[in-house]
Amino acid sequence: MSEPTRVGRIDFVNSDPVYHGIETGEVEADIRLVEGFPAALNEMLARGEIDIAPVSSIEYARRSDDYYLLPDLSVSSRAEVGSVSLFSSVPAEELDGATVALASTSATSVVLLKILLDERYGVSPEYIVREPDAEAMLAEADAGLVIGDHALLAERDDETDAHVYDLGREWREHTDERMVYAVWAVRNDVPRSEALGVAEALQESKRVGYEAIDTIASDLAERMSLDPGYARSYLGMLDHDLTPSHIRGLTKYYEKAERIDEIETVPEITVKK
Ligand SMILES: C=C(O[C@@H]1C=C(C(=O)O)C=C[C@H]1O)C(=O)O
Repeated sequence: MSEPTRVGRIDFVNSDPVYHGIETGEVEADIRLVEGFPAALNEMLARGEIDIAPVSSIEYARRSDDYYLLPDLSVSSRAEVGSVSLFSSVPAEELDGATVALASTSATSVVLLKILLDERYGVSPEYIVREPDAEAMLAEADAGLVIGDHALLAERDDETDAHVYDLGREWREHTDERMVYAVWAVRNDVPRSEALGVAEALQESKRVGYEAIDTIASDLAERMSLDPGYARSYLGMLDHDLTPSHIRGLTKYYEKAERIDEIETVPEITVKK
């Protein structure tokens, strides 16, 4: 018998809808889920420790010769995202020469922030990388970027008068496009039929997840002590598709990332069905 495919699972609630059917057992798949924060999954896929993973979309641009993408899967937002947040003790316009802490868990949002601070706010701070703890970041730096559950919890607990910037909303206002934070990548050496079997299971799992979205929201509200209405609206800000409009937003992001030298070239986006 062959070994189950090793599939990454972002350890944030932003991915609950995609894995719901698999995790409840409603969808069967010959896979082993490996959980991690995005930056860790990026590394694990590159090192061959897992076969398929939701990687930071910037990571795909950096390794597009070695990877291809699974269809109809992403972590994206149309505008406001709720969980990619810059907490800043001063307005963003005043961050020139200031110190900005970047969460070690992130890759896409780090580059997104650099693009926005450069193009939208015209500032160039010093960047440092830190554990994803907004309070500790603000104690050491002028601003801090956190993502995922750490951002949701930081907003829930925030009692400071920090300026909070939602980077999904900032991106929408800046470009009029969606933001694609993560895509499901496969290493080229993984057999195509195996990857497509996993893609089908994930898509079915996502379909089941969206049918159960109210249940997922109430579980989330309970687990993270969030207001139930907010938990539901948070899940509604996210989407997990990869349509031509997502590809257009992603391409715009890559063009801007290339302009600030975060990637060498804008990659061809290869989705295999
Ligand atoms: C929407 C989010 O997008 C995330 C941000 C990522 C990044 O910055 O590299 C990667 C995957 C996503 O989990 C979030 O963190 O909530």
